[in-house]
Amino acid sequence: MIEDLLAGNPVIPVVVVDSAEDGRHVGEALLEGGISTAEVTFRTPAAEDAIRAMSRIPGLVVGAGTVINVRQVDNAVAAGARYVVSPGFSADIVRHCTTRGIPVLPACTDGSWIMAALDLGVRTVKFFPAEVLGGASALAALSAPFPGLGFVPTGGVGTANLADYLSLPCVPACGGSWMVPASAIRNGKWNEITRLSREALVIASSVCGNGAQKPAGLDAAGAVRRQSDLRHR
Ligand SMILES: O=C(O)C(=O)C[C@H](O)[C@H](O)COP(=O)(O)O
Repeated sequence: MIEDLLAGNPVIPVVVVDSAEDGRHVGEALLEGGISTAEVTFRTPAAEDAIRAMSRIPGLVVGAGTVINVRQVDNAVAAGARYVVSPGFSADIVRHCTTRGIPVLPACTDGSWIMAALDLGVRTVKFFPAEVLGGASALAALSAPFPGLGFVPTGGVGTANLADYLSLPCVPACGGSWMVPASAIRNGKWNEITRLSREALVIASSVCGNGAQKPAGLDAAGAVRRQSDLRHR
């Protein structure tokens, strides 16, 4: 279930790569920074190859993002993807994933889409594009009529507003590309991805609203430990 993955991963990096080799470097850099999952988007022709290469990295749980039809679901899973994320709500994709036991995170922007998702048994949705839709205050208002439903804000989330979102009780995790900047990939600055990952986990660990206890003596290493604690909850 997608909820199990999110419980252990308060930040979900959205990865756009042009080659399997770049994907492998990104996956290793994320792991080094304490992040043990990566959502590889179907935005480039390299997506499947990257998923295949990254799925071989021990300890990394690879998902597929920007999945917009059931054919991509099947291709992603065949390549090794363990979960599927969509930028919108497709009943076909949700049914396809549910009947095959594939964790799925569809995106919903308003109450109507949320009600359609609830009808299919969805318990957590992506809130995309979060900042454009009004940010954390908009999400707080939207979530009020849907107690128990989880939201994963994505789109415009970064170090400056991550805590605002994770402070909401309805937010188990946030997604975004800020830990994996295109410039870092282009220039092979893999340690920059590691640094940004650690920074994101420090912020996540400092927020208690997502169910995590604030650890004593917070630092980057503490954040990494905290995430692995969460993973084994
Ligand atoms: O590709 C998808 O499936 C999406 O739904 C969109 C991405 O998750 C966001 O575009 C990431 O947003 P940024 O963190 O602002 O770059």
